Amino acid sequence: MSFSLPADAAARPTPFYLYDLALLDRTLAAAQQAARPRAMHVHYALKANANAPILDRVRQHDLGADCVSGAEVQRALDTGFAPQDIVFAGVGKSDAEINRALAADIWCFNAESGEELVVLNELAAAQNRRARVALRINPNVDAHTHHYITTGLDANKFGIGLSDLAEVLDLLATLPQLELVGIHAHIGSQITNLSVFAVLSRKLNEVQTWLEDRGHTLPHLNVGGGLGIDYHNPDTQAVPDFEAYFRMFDQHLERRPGQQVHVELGRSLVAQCGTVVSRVLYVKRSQQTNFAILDAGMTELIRPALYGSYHLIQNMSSTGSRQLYDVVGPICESSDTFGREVTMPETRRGDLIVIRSAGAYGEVMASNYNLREKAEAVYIGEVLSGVKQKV
Ligand SMILES: Cc1ncc(COP(=O)(O)O)c(C=O)c1O
Ligand SMILES: N[C@@H](CCCC[NH3+])C(=O)O
Repeated sequence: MSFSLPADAAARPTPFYLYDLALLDRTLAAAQQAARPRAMHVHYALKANANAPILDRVRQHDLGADCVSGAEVQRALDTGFAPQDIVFAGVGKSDAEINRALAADIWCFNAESGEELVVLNELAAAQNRRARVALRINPNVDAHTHHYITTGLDANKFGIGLSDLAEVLDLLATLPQLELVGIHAHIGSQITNLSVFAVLSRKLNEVQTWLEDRGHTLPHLNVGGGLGIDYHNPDTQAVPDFEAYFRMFDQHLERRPGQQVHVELGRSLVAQCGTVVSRVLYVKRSQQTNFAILDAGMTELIRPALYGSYHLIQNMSSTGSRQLYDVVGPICESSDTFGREVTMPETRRGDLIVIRSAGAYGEVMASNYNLREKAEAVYIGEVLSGVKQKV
Protein backbone atom coordinates (compact mmCIF):
# COMPACT_ATOMS: atom_id res chain seq x y z
CA MET A 1 0.00 0.00 0.00
CA SER A 2 1.39 3.40 -0.86
CA PHE A 3 1.64 6.09 1.75
CA SER A 4 -0.88 8.92 1.95
CA LEU A 5 -1.34 11.84 4.28
CA PRO A 6 -4.55 12.45 6.23
CA ALA A 7 -6.93 14.96 4.65
CA ASP A 8 -6.16 17.66 7.22
CA ALA A 9 -2.36 17.43 6.81
CA ALA A 10 -2.10 20.50 4.60
CA ALA A 11 -3.91 22.60 7.18
CA ARG A 12 -1.55 21.67 10.00
CA PRO A 13 1.49 23.63 11.08
CA THR A 14 4.68 21.80 10.13
CA PRO A 15 6.88 20.04 10.99
CA PHE A 16 4.98 17.36 12.84
CA TYR A 17 5.30 13.67 13.57
CA LEU A 18 2.55 11.49 12.16
CA TYR A 19 1.95 8.07 13.70
CA ASP A 20 -0.18 5.36 12.14
CA LEU A 21 -1.60 3.43 15.07
CA ALA A 22 -3.26 0.86 12.83
CA LEU A 23 0.15 -0.09 11.43
CA LEU A 24 1.55 -0.14 14.95
CA ASP A 25 -1.21 -2.57 15.89
CA ARG A 26 -0.41 -4.86 12.98
CA THR A 27 3.27 -4.78 13.83
CA LEU A 28 2.78 -5.55 17.51
CA ALA A 29 0.36 -8.35 16.65
CA ALA A 30 2.86 -9.85 14.18
CA ALA A 31 5.63 -9.77 16.79
CA GLN A 32 3.43 -11.50 19.34
CA GLN A 33 2.26 -14.06 16.79
CA ALA A 34 5.86 -15.04 16.15
CA ALA A 35 6.96 -14.92 19.80
CA ARG A 36 4.07 -16.57 21.64
CA PRO A 37 4.11 -20.04 20.05
CA ARG A 38 7.81 -20.15 20.88
CA ALA A 39 7.12 -19.11 24.48
CA MET A 40 9.27 -16.00 24.12
CA HIS A 41 8.42 -12.75 25.87
CA VAL A 42 8.74 -9.45 24.08
CA HIS A 43 9.73 -6.38 26.03
CA TYR A 44 9.43 -3.08 24.23
CA ALA A 45 12.52 -0.83 24.44
CA LEU A 46 11.02 2.52 25.47
CA LYS A 47 14.10 4.36 24.29
CA ALA A 48 12.84 3.99 20.71
CA ASN A 49 9.68 6.00 21.35
CA ALA A 50 8.04 6.73 24.70
CA ASN A 51 4.90 8.61 23.60
CA ALA A 52 1.85 7.73 25.66
CA PRO A 53 -0.40 6.51 22.81
CA ILE A 54 2.41 4.26 21.54
CA LEU A 55 3.04 2.83 25.02
CA ASP A 56 -0.68 2.28 25.55
CA ARG A 57 -0.75 0.21 22.38
CA VAL A 58 2.31 -1.75 23.40
CA ARG A 59 0.77 -2.56 26.77
CA GLN A 60 -2.55 -3.53 25.19
CA HIS A 61 -0.67 -6.14 23.18
CA ASP A 62 0.80 -7.51 26.42
CA LEU A 63 4.43 -6.66 25.89
CA GLY A 64 6.72 -5.88 28.78
CA ALA A 65 8.88 -2.75 29.13
CA ASP A 66 12.64 -2.48 28.69
CA CYS A 67 13.78 0.76 30.31
CA VAL A 68 17.12 2.48 30.27
CA SER A 69 16.61 5.33 32.72
CA GLY A 70 14.68 6.08 35.89
CA ALA A 71 12.39 8.32 33.87
CA GLU A 72 11.61 5.47 31.48
CA VAL A 73 10.86 3.18 34.45
CA GLN A 74 8.53 5.87 35.77
CA ARG A 75 6.90 6.33 32.36
CA ALA A 76 6.32 2.58 32.10
CA LEU A 77 4.74 2.51 35.55
CA ASP A 78 2.63 5.57 34.78
CA THR A 79 1.41 3.96 31.56
CA GLY A 80 0.25 0.95 33.51
CA PHE A 81 2.96 -1.65 32.90
CA ALA A 82 3.07 -3.99 35.88
CA PRO A 83 6.34 -3.84 37.85
CA GLN A 84 6.94 -7.53 37.11
CA ASP A 85 6.95 -6.70 33.40
CA ILE A 86 9.64 -4.02 33.70
CA VAL A 87 13.37 -4.48 33.19
CA PHE A 88 15.91 -1.75 33.89
CA ALA A 89 19.11 -1.78 31.80
CA GLY A 90 21.87 0.76 31.31
CA VAL A 91 25.58 1.13 31.78
CA GLY A 92 25.31 4.12 34.13
CA LYS A 93 22.34 3.84 36.43
CA SER A 94 22.33 6.59 39.07
CA ASP A 95 21.53 5.93 42.73
CA ALA A 96 18.26 7.84 42.42
CA GLU A 97 17.25 5.78 39.39
CA ILE A 98 18.12 2.51 41.11
CA ASN A 99 16.23 3.55 44.24
CA ARG A 100 13.13 4.35 42.21
CA ALA A 101 13.21 0.99 40.45
CA LEU A 102 13.89 -0.86 43.71
CA ALA A 103 10.96 0.84 45.40
CA ALA A 104 8.71 -0.24 42.52
CA ASP A 105 10.03 -3.81 42.83
CA ILE A 106 10.58 -4.18 39.09
CA TRP A 107 11.23 -7.63 37.69
CA CYS A 108 14.94 -7.30 36.95
CA PHE A 109 18.02 -5.10 36.78
CA ASN A 110 20.29 -5.87 33.86
CA ALA A 111 23.61 -5.17 35.57
CA GLU A 112 26.60 -4.17 33.51
CA SER A 113 29.55 -4.30 35.94
CA GLY A 114 30.77 -5.53 39.32
CA GLU A 115 30.87 -1.90 40.44
CA GLU A 116 27.17 -1.53 39.69
CA LEU A 117 26.35 -4.76 41.57
CA VAL A 118 28.03 -3.43 44.71
CA VAL A 119 25.97 -0.22 44.60
CA LEU A 120 22.77 -2.11 43.82
CA ASN A 121 23.38 -4.40 46.79
CA GLU A 122 23.95 -1.43 49.13
CA LEU A 123 20.86 0.42 47.94
CA ALA A 124 18.72 -2.73 48.13
CA ALA A 125 19.92 -3.32 51.69
CA ALA A 126 18.99 0.24 52.64
CA GLN A 127 15.46 -0.44 51.37
CA ASN A 128 15.46 -3.85 53.01
CA ARG A 129 14.79 -5.51 49.66
CA ARG A 130 16.30 -8.14 47.42
CA ALA A 131 16.86 -7.22 43.80
CA ARG A 132 16.74 -9.67 40.92
CA VAL A 133 19.63 -9.21 38.53
CA ALA A 134 20.60 -10.48 35.12
CA LEU A 135 24.25 -10.07 34.20
CA ARG A 136 24.62 -8.24 30.92
CA ILE A 137 27.53 -9.92 29.28
CA ASN A 138 29.54 -8.52 26.42
CA PRO A 139 29.72 -11.52 24.10
CA ASN A 140 32.16 -9.93 21.65
CA VAL A 141 29.87 -10.69 18.71
CA ASP A 142 30.00 -8.37 15.71
CA ALA A 143 26.46 -7.28 14.81
CA HIS A 144 27.59 -6.07 11.35
CA THR A 145 25.74 -2.80 11.71
CA HIS A 146 26.81 0.85 11.94
CA HIS A 147 29.78 1.14 14.33
CA TYR A 148 27.94 3.79 16.40
CA ILE A 149 25.13 1.33 17.17
CA THR A 150 27.24 -1.79 17.72
CA THR A 151 27.19 -2.65 21.41
CA GLY A 152 28.49 -6.20 21.86
CA LEU A 153 32.18 -5.91 21.01
CA ASP A 154 35.04 -5.85 23.52
CA ALA A 155 35.74 -2.25 22.49
CA ASN A 156 32.22 -1.17 23.54
CA LYS A 157 31.41 0.16 27.00
CA PHE A 158 28.49 -2.20 27.49
CA GLY A 159 28.25 -5.36 29.55
CA ILE A 160 30.64 -7.57 31.46
CA GLY A 161 33.51 -8.96 29.41
CA LEU A 162 33.61 -12.76 29.33
CA SER A 163 37.10 -12.72 30.85
CA ASP A 164 35.73 -10.78 33.86
CA LEU A 165 32.76 -13.04 34.46
CA ALA A 166 34.44 -15.36 37.00
CA GLU A 167 35.48 -12.39 39.13
CA VAL A 168 31.99 -10.86 38.96
CA LEU A 169 30.44 -14.16 40.02
CA ASP A 170 32.77 -14.38 43.03
CA LEU A 171 31.74 -10.83 43.91
CA LEU A 172 28.05 -11.65 43.50
CA ALA A 173 28.40 -14.47 46.01
CA THR A 174 29.27 -11.81 48.63
CA LEU A 175 26.21 -9.62 47.88
CA PRO A 176 23.27 -11.02 49.86
CA GLN A 177 20.62 -8.59 48.59
CA LEU A 178 21.02 -9.72 44.98
CA GLU A 179 19.47 -12.74 43.31
CA LEU A 180 20.94 -13.88 40.00
CA VAL A 181 18.04 -14.70 37.68
CA GLY A 182 19.63 -14.69 34.28
CA ILE A 183 22.00 -13.41 31.67
CA HIS A 184 21.45 -10.67 29.15
CA ALA A 185 23.18 -9.55 25.97
CA HIS A 186 22.43 -6.94 23.35
CA ILE A 187 24.83 -6.74 20.43
CA GLY A 188 23.54 -3.75 18.49
CA SER A 189 20.72 -2.20 16.58
CA GLN A 190 19.40 -2.15 12.98
CA ILE A 191 20.66 -5.69 12.44
CA THR A 192 19.62 -7.07 9.07
CA ASN A 193 21.99 -10.02 8.82
CA LEU A 194 20.08 -12.38 11.08
CA SER A 195 22.88 -14.94 11.19
CA VAL A 196 24.56 -12.84 13.90
CA PHE A 197 21.74 -13.90 16.22
CA ALA A 198 22.81 -17.52 15.72
CA VAL A 199 26.35 -16.53 16.69
CA LEU A 200 24.98 -14.70 19.74
CA SER A 201 22.87 -17.74 20.71
CA ARG A 202 25.89 -20.03 20.57
CA LYS A 203 27.86 -17.62 22.76
CA LEU A 204 25.02 -17.51 25.27
CA ASN A 205 24.87 -21.32 25.23
CA GLU A 206 28.55 -21.45 26.16
CA VAL A 207 28.10 -18.91 28.95
CA GLN A 208 25.07 -20.76 30.27
CA THR A 209 26.96 -24.07 30.40
CA TRP A 210 29.91 -22.34 32.03
CA LEU A 211 27.60 -20.89 34.71
CA GLU A 212 25.86 -24.21 35.27
CA ASP A 213 29.23 -25.89 35.76
CA ARG A 214 29.67 -23.43 38.62
CA GLY A 215 26.32 -24.25 40.15
CA HIS A 216 24.19 -21.43 38.73
CA THR A 217 20.93 -22.30 37.00
CA LEU A 218 19.30 -19.47 35.09
CA PRO A 219 15.53 -19.13 35.02
CA HIS A 220 15.85 -16.38 32.47
CA LEU A 221 17.76 -15.58 29.26
CA ASN A 222 17.50 -12.13 27.67
CA VAL A 223 18.87 -11.93 24.14
CA GLY A 224 18.38 -8.17 23.69
CA GLY A 225 16.86 -6.47 20.67
CA GLY A 226 18.31 -5.17 17.46
CA LEU A 227 16.11 -6.48 14.66
CA GLY A 228 16.49 -4.06 11.77
CA ILE A 229 13.86 -2.64 9.42
CA ASP A 230 13.80 -1.90 5.71
CA TYR A 231 14.34 1.86 5.49
CA HIS A 232 14.24 1.67 1.68
CA ASN A 233 10.83 0.01 1.43
CA PRO A 234 8.58 1.26 4.23
CA ASP A 235 5.42 0.45 2.26
CA THR A 236 6.19 -3.04 0.99
CA GLN A 237 8.11 -4.06 4.14
CA ALA A 238 6.05 -2.20 6.70
CA VAL A 239 6.05 -5.11 9.14
CA PRO A 240 9.45 -6.70 9.76
CA ASP A 241 10.00 -10.44 9.45
CA PHE A 242 9.53 -11.36 13.10
CA GLU A 243 9.12 -15.04 12.19
CA ALA A 244 12.66 -15.20 10.84
CA TYR A 245 14.00 -13.35 13.89
CA PHE A 246 12.38 -15.56 16.51
CA ARG A 247 13.17 -18.68 14.50
CA MET A 248 16.89 -17.92 14.82
CA PHE A 249 16.73 -18.06 18.60
CA ASP A 250 14.38 -21.03 18.55
CA GLN A 251 16.88 -22.95 16.46
CA HIS A 252 20.12 -21.91 18.09
CA LEU A 253 19.46 -21.12 21.73
CA GLU A 254 19.74 -24.09 24.07
CA ARG A 255 16.84 -23.50 26.40
CA ARG A 256 16.40 -25.38 29.64
CA PRO A 257 12.97 -26.70 30.59
CA GLY A 258 10.78 -23.89 31.91
CA GLN A 259 13.39 -21.27 31.15
CA GLN A 260 12.04 -17.86 30.09
CA VAL A 261 13.48 -16.15 27.03
CA HIS A 262 13.04 -12.40 26.73
CA VAL A 263 13.77 -10.17 23.77
CA GLU A 264 13.79 -6.38 23.95
CA LEU A 265 12.80 -4.89 20.63
CA GLY A 266 12.52 -1.19 19.90
CA ARG A 267 13.01 -0.10 16.32
CA SER A 268 11.33 -3.05 14.62
CA LEU A 269 8.12 -2.39 16.54
CA VAL A 270 7.71 1.35 16.03
CA ALA A 271 9.96 2.70 13.25
CA GLN A 272 7.65 2.20 10.30
CA CYS A 273 4.56 3.70 11.92
CA GLY A 274 6.18 7.15 12.29
CA THR A 275 6.74 9.83 9.64
CA VAL A 276 8.10 13.36 9.78
CA VAL A 277 5.87 15.72 7.81
CA SER A 278 7.46 19.00 6.78
CA ARG A 279 7.09 21.83 4.30
CA VAL A 280 9.55 23.17 1.79
CA LEU A 281 10.57 26.65 2.82
CA TYR A 282 12.75 27.40 -0.18
CA VAL A 283 14.15 25.70 -3.24
CA LYS A 284 17.57 27.19 -3.65
CA ARG A 285 19.41 26.59 -6.86
CA SER A 286 23.19 26.71 -6.59
CA GLN A 287 26.01 26.04 -9.05
CA GLN A 288 26.28 22.43 -7.98
CA THR A 289 22.89 21.34 -6.81
CA ASN A 290 19.31 22.24 -5.95
CA PHE A 291 18.64 22.49 -2.26
CA ALA A 292 15.16 21.73 -0.99
CA ILE A 293 15.24 23.52 2.36
CA LEU A 294 12.67 22.08 4.75
CA ASP A 295 11.14 23.43 7.93
CA ALA A 296 12.17 20.14 9.63
CA GLY A 297 15.78 19.66 10.57
CA MET A 298 18.19 17.53 12.55
CA THR A 299 16.39 18.88 15.62
CA GLU A 300 13.38 16.73 14.67
CA LEU A 301 15.24 13.74 13.21
CA ILE A 302 18.95 13.47 13.91
CA ARG A 303 19.64 10.01 12.48
CA PRO A 304 20.85 11.15 9.03
CA ALA A 305 23.16 13.76 10.59
CA LEU A 306 24.43 11.44 13.32
CA TYR A 307 24.87 8.15 11.47
CA GLY A 308 24.49 9.10 7.82
CA SER A 309 21.30 7.03 7.94
CA TYR A 310 19.05 6.64 4.94
CA HIS A 311 15.36 7.59 5.23
CA LEU A 312 13.01 7.57 2.28
CA ILE A 313 12.02 11.14 1.40
CA GLN A 314 8.88 11.81 -0.65
CA ASN A 315 7.24 14.92 -2.02
CA MET A 316 3.51 14.49 -1.38
CA SER A 317 2.41 17.66 -3.21
CA SER A 318 3.97 17.47 -6.65
CA THR A 319 3.72 15.19 -9.66
CA GLY A 320 6.09 17.23 -11.82
CA SER A 321 9.10 15.97 -13.74
CA ARG A 322 11.73 14.27 -11.62
CA GLN A 323 14.79 16.19 -10.51
CA LEU A 324 17.64 15.83 -8.07
CA TYR A 325 17.66 17.69 -4.76
CA ASP A 326 19.79 17.85 -1.67
CA VAL A 327 17.13 17.80 1.02
CA VAL A 328 18.28 19.83 4.00
CA GLY A 329 16.96 21.42 7.18
CA PRO A 330 17.15 25.00 8.47
CA ILE A 331 19.70 24.36 11.25
CA CYS A 332 23.10 26.05 11.09
CA GLU A 333 25.04 22.80 10.63
CA SER A 334 26.12 21.33 7.30
CA SER A 335 25.27 17.89 8.63
CA ASP A 336 21.65 19.03 8.83
CA THR A 337 20.98 17.10 5.64
CA PHE A 338 18.31 14.44 5.21
CA GLY A 339 19.50 13.19 1.85
CA ARG A 340 21.77 14.11 -1.03
CA GLU A 341 20.82 13.76 -4.69
CA VAL A 342 17.31 12.69 -3.81
CA THR A 343 15.08 12.20 -6.85
CA MET A 344 11.77 14.00 -6.36
CA PRO A 345 9.12 15.50 -8.60
CA GLU A 346 9.75 19.17 -9.27
CA THR A 347 9.59 20.75 -5.85
CA ARG A 348 8.32 24.15 -4.86
CA ARG A 349 7.95 26.30 -1.78
CA GLY A 350 5.07 25.00 0.35
CA ASP A 351 5.20 21.39 -0.88
CA LEU A 352 4.67 18.77 1.82
CA ILE A 353 7.66 16.47 2.17
CA VAL A 354 7.61 13.32 4.27
CA ILE A 355 10.57 11.55 5.82
CA ARG A 356 9.61 7.96 6.39
CA SER A 357 10.44 5.26 8.97
CA ALA A 358 10.96 7.85 11.69
CA GLY A 359 8.92 6.26 14.49
CA ALA A 360 11.98 4.88 16.29
CA TYR A 361 14.82 7.07 17.57
CA GLY A 362 13.17 10.08 15.99
CA GLU A 363 11.11 12.13 18.42
CA VAL A 364 13.01 10.74 21.40
CA MET A 365 16.28 12.10 20.02
CA ALA A 366 14.85 15.50 19.13
CA SER A 367 16.50 18.60 20.56
CA ASN A 368 15.67 22.26 20.86
CA TYR A 369 18.97 23.36 19.33
CA ASN A 370 18.57 26.85 17.85
CA LEU A 371 15.72 27.20 20.37
CA ARG A 372 13.46 25.20 18.13
CA GLU A 373 10.08 24.21 19.46
CA LYS A 374 9.19 20.55 19.83
CA ALA A 375 7.27 19.20 16.86
CA GLU A 376 3.74 18.09 17.56
CA ALA A 377 2.76 14.41 17.40
CA VAL A 378 -0.39 13.52 15.49
CA TYR A 379 -1.98 10.07 15.56
CA ILE A 380 -4.11 8.39 12.93
CA GLY A 381 -5.80 5.02 13.15
CA GLU A 382 -8.09 4.12 15.97
CA VAL A 383 -6.91 5.71 19.21
CA LEU A 384 -7.55 3.86 22.43
CA SER A 385 -10.10 5.42 24.71
CA GLY A 386 -8.64 7.79 27.23
CA VAL A 387 -5.66 8.58 25.00
CA LYS A 388 -5.25 12.16 23.89
CA GLN A 389 -4.75 12.85 20.18
CA LYS A 390 -1.61 14.82 20.73
CA VAL A 391 1.31 14.42 23.12
C1 LIG B 1 20.19 -2.91 25.90
C2 LIG B 1 19.30 -2.61 24.74
N1 LIG B 1 18.18 -3.32 24.60
C3 LIG B 1 17.32 -3.09 23.57
C4 LIG B 1 17.59 -2.12 22.62
C5 LIG B 1 16.61 -1.94 21.52
O1 LIG B 1 17.22 -2.16 20.33
P1 LIG B 1 16.44 -2.08 18.95
O2 LIG B 1 15.73 -0.80 18.90
O3 LIG B 1 17.54 -2.16 17.95
O4 LIG B 1 15.53 -3.28 18.88
C6 LIG B 1 18.77 -1.37 22.73
C7 LIG B 1 19.14 -0.39 21.69
O5 LIG B 1 19.93 -0.69 20.81
C8 LIG B 1 19.64 -1.62 23.82
O6 LIG B 1 20.76 -0.91 23.96
N1 LIG C 1 19.63 5.72 18.22
C1 LIG C 1 20.07 4.69 17.31
C2 LIG C 1 19.98 3.32 17.85
C3 LIG C 1 20.60 3.14 19.18
C4 LIG C 1 19.85 2.13 19.92
C5 LIG C 1 20.05 2.21 21.38
N2 LIG C 1 21.09 1.33 21.86
C6 LIG C 1 19.41 4.87 15.96
O1 LIG C 1 18.77 5.86 15.76
O2 LIG C 1 19.54 4.07 15.09
